[in-house]
Amino acid sequence: MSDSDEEPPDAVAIEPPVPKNASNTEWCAVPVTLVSGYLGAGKTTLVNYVLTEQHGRRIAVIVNEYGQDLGIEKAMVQDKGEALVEEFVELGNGCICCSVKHNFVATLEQLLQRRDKFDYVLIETTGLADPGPIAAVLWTDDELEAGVFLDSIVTVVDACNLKFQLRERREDNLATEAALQIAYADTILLNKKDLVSTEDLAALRGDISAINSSSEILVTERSRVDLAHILDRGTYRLRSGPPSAAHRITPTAIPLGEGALSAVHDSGIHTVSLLVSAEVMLEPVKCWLENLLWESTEAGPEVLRLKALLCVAGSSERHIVQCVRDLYEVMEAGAWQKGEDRTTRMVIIGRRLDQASLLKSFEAACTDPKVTIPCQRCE
Ligand SMILES: Nc1nc2c(ncn2[C@@H]2O[C@H](COP(=O)(O)OP(=O)(O)OP(=O)(O)O)[C@@H](O)[C@H]2O)c(=O)[nH]1
Repeated sequence: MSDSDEEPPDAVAIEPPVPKNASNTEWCAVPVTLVSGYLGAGKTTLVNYVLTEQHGRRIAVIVNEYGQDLGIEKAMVQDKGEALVEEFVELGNGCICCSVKHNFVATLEQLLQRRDKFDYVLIETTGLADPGPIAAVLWTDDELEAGVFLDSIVTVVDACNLKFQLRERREDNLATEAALQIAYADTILLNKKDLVSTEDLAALRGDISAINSSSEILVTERSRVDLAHILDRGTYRLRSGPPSAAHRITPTAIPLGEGALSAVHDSGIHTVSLLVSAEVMLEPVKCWLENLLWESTEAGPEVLRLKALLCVAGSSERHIVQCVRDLYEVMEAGAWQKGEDRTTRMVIIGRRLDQASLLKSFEAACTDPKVTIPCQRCE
């Protein structure tokens, strides 16, 4: 449960979707909740939570993979409960905001062909996506309009890192993605409350309200929230046009230039992918990670976000690695299936990342039992 002290705005009841006609071939438009939020804030955690809760909805999820299509995002979304996840469709061509017209629309249309399998859609954008253009497409695409409608935009915010993310100013003086994501939100989950003090939470509420004073702010841990705040809000059924960030960002909070709503990313942030076919050893992986995350220099790589699916030597379990800045965790994620591709896959998002040297050091450290890696934890 969240510990919001604010009254939620009135939710608009939407009838559960039913076929329009007796032959079950035409369907009512399906609601879409856009899940936005900066790198590592807790978006996938929220999606997984929704999938495992009882809400009577059959949910389809669209996730957006970073960089090349490695299947990591897909592996992170787990349907453990009663809720059905009929399809995962990944957009293989970078962020949604950069490929809105083609991949995003095609993906939704493809999903709508299996309309009988689901009655709600969650779209999880990447941590660097500006949700504005995606929301606009849900309005303006004639073909899509009949099949889906935007229900609301939920932005997950990392209480531990928000201050830092908002402080980052773009060289071109536009609002940062973190600010835009807050600006567009109807509902904001101020997540990871376990990592900050009550005083910090209060200050963060102030920072968020300075950007978007009209959103509902819910303080959460592991993105756990009463789903009445997330599903079937009907927010945009009450509005006459697409959402706009501009009216929500107060002029003094974040400087906005002419192109504030265009999909341009923070300069210097980029993504590298590492693929390793040999099995890896878990302890050396942890040491390699700790060196990368904790021993960084100003000239060296700076990791904002790292995710990996590991094939660990001697284990039948898939292992997932999650890092947000200097925090990381490694989790078992179910047994490998027969015939499943066991390539170890890693995606790193950050600055000054050199793919070739990262791959070389990872392979040397984590796949060769003869190599010993000096790290503080092992010494
Ligand atoms: N301590 C703590 N960790 C959390 C909380 N919520 C999520 N996490 C962890 O934060 C990490 C990132 O969570 P994700 O849900 O993958 O974040 P995301 O926004 O989907 O990340 P990207 O897709 O990279 O943008 C994972 O290791 C989560 O287990 C929380 O409330 N408290």
